[in-house]
Amino acid sequence: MGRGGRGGNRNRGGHRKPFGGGGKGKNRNSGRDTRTDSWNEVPRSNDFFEGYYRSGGFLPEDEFDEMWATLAKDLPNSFRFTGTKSDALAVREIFKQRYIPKITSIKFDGELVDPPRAVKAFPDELVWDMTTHKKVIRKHPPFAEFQKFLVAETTSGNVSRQEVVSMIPPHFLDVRPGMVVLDMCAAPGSKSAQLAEMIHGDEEERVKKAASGAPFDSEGGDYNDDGRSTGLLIANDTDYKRAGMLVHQVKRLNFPNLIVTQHDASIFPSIEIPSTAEGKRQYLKFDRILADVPCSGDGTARKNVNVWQKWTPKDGLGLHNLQLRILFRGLQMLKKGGRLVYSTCSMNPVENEAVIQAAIDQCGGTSKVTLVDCSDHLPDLIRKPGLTKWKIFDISAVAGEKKIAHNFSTWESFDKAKKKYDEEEPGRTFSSKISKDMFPILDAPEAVRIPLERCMRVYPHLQDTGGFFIAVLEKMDDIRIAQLGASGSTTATITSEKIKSSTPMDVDGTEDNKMNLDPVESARQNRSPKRKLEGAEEENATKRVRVEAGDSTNSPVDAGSEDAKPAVKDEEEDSKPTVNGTAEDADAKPPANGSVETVPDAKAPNGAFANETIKKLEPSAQGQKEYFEYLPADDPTIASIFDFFGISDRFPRDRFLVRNKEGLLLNKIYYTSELCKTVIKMNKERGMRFVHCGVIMFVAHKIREKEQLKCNWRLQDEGIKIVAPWASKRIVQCTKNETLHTLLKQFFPKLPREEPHALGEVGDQLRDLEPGCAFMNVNKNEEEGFPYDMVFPIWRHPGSINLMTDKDDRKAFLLRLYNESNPEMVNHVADKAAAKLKAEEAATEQADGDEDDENGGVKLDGLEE
Ligand SMILES: C[S@@+](CC[C@H](N)C(=O)[O-])C[C@H]1O[C@@H](n2cnc3c(N)ncnc32)[C@H](O)[C@@H]1O
Repeated sequence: MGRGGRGGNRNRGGHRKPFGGGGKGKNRNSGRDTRTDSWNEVPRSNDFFEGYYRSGGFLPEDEFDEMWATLAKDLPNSFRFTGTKSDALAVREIFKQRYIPKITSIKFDGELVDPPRAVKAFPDELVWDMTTHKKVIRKHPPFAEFQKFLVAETTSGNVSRQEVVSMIPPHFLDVRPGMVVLDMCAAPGSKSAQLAEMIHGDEEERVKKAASGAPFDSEGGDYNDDGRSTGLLIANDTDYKRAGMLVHQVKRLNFPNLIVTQHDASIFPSIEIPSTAEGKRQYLKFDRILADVPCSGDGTARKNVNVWQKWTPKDGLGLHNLQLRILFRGLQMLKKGGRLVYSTCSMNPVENEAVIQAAIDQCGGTSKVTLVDCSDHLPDLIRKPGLTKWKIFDISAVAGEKKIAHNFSTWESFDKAKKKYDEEEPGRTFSSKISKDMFPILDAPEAVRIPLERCMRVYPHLQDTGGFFIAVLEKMDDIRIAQLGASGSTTATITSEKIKSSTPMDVDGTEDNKMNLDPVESARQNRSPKRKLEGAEEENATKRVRVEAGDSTNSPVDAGSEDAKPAVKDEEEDSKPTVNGTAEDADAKPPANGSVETVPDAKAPNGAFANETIKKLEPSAQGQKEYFEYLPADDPTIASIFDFFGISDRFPRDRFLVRNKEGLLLNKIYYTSELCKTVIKMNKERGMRFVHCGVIMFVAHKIREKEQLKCNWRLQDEGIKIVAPWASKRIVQCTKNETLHTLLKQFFPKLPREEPHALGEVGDQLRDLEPGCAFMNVNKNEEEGFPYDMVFPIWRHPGSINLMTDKDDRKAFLLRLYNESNPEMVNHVADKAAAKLKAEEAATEQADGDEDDENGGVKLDGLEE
């Protein structure tokens, strides 16, 4: 159970302020809280928004005041140290030792600012927040160094600037290395990054052990693939543009066990995997699923001005059905015994407890799907239990007249009230989205009661965060889910009775009972009547998405006249308003300050589609097709690269792919895990939209002396860590702090064969090496200022050497390891080196005749990629 009741006075700001105020909070400790007037011009008040939450029985009244006051304040800044454990801990230490003391002494407006604080709810001090406003950090000169550090580490992927509450759901998924995980609604990808880290686990350590031949307990971890993670993360988002953001975010992780797809999660296609020994087709089931669904986002009011301006109950009501269908699909694809976390950044029960209740109920109750009691997990996270009772809020309207807010406790009270209004005031419109399954089941016998109190509600005042909802579900048994209402959510009231009477559909992913979106495959399968039925269901589901999404973003609600007062009615069984008086007009009282909320014509709630977006999802507008062509295991180029670097035969040769239609070895070679390969190969022609997979491992080196090279493929920063433990040739050690410093600051420093050089031990080792790429290892050595193991690709040219590390990463290293005061100088040095090389290349091309490559020109390695 949650930690209800303990959150009373946890708000560090602890500040109550009238609505519409500026949101500047009281100082945390005695420091200066610089949360500023970022969007003070927008009043942080909305009568309907407040009216619903105040009257909905969410919190005791005085605690509600505290919660609401916190919601009107700016959100603290927060960030997370990411990546492998050793990198993340090392960067965290640098932050603690170098930047915290400096920040603690900074004054703003004559007062010391609040120091950053490790957020207690999360382990290992990897999550931090600070009340100093982003703008102040960006613009106030004393913060300049810290700002540089944050930017550099964010760019290089060691820091994720993520809201604290958004970090919670992955922690409840209990992901372990080797697991197969789906993130159904993943963009922009901050939670996918967390999940990917969890699937990696301590992979670096495992691989080192496996590669070195050191003994290890294969029972104690993911050792089936020589220590490499055998797990898989599929990160999905339906929106093409947002899927692009997702790719950008996860690319930095260099995670070969990750696939990004672009599908509507509510009809996510079944993924084919190799058939059973008996020849029966099989479909992938997931150990863990995250359904961080599109929601109204009213828990984000501290950072999202739209919430105050545009909140309407229509958002939550319009999204409930899509959320439910996404959750259903997730439960279908979950393994028996698997875990699914459902989350939203909304506080509205219609998007939260109501969805969970409906899903469990319609799956056949708690013997099929159960809510996990997580009270022992993340004990420092202050939370409240899920609601077991709630009201459905709606605003009815008559064109040109005042709007009325209604609270309905039961479906019957809604039904009755609506009929009454239909008779007495036929022009008054209610939301067409309200359905029976949105209401709490109030009278269930204890044996079959769904323990909704096990859901978790994180309110803003509990630990100075945004609002969030999390539910952890476990699949106890295979489930049968009936077809959802076929005509869209208007009639999609799904009851247990309906389920029982409808045709059961076993969706266990076996050959006879799967969902399949591949048009070719479907056509083949639709020859059998049963498959036809399922195919039709898929089609309907797709249509429904379009209809509903369009509806939900274009709620035709009349705003009423500006000076009319809103009324709130609590519509009980007998339709008598009990809270706000008896006569609608005369007695109903406004929830708060009495102004009228103007409901916009069209808006897209947080993460939900707008009509425009739907259009973008039509196949013709998907953008260009991405290609993933695996190379044969005996590819001669791969063989020559392996030979050049002495890569062990234990490193798989059949997991390399190229990204062009013809499968040609042009420019880049990507590496993926075995399971990614299986999934991509078996499903890319089945209509699945794969948008990203693979880590760049080798890149063709465009360089003049190509002819003299044994191997013109170079190692790449992205993939070097994966292959390094398996290499035995062309390895140099950098052991001196100053040598690394020089190599990071300079591009192409001279390394003549005979004359003296200034490149220390690395120059000595590389001097006699034939041209081409090499590994440069830097082992952890605190005394030398190397806080963790590093490995860089380095190129031996005939007369110089060069780290094959791009400008941004060099800057990040210079700041991180050397506290370089002006890492930007790298840009200047890089530009100069680029210009020089370009001039040399141009001269050579003129002499040799123009040489073209597939990039349409010569690339300046190490500078551009
Ligand atoms: C709350 S956001 C997800 C945030 C994300 N989990 C993260 O942590 O970065 C919801 C996402 O759902 C996506 N979405 C909306 N409808 C969807 C659908 N039917 N299927 C899959 N994704 C959907 C939106 O594009 C949006 O990116």
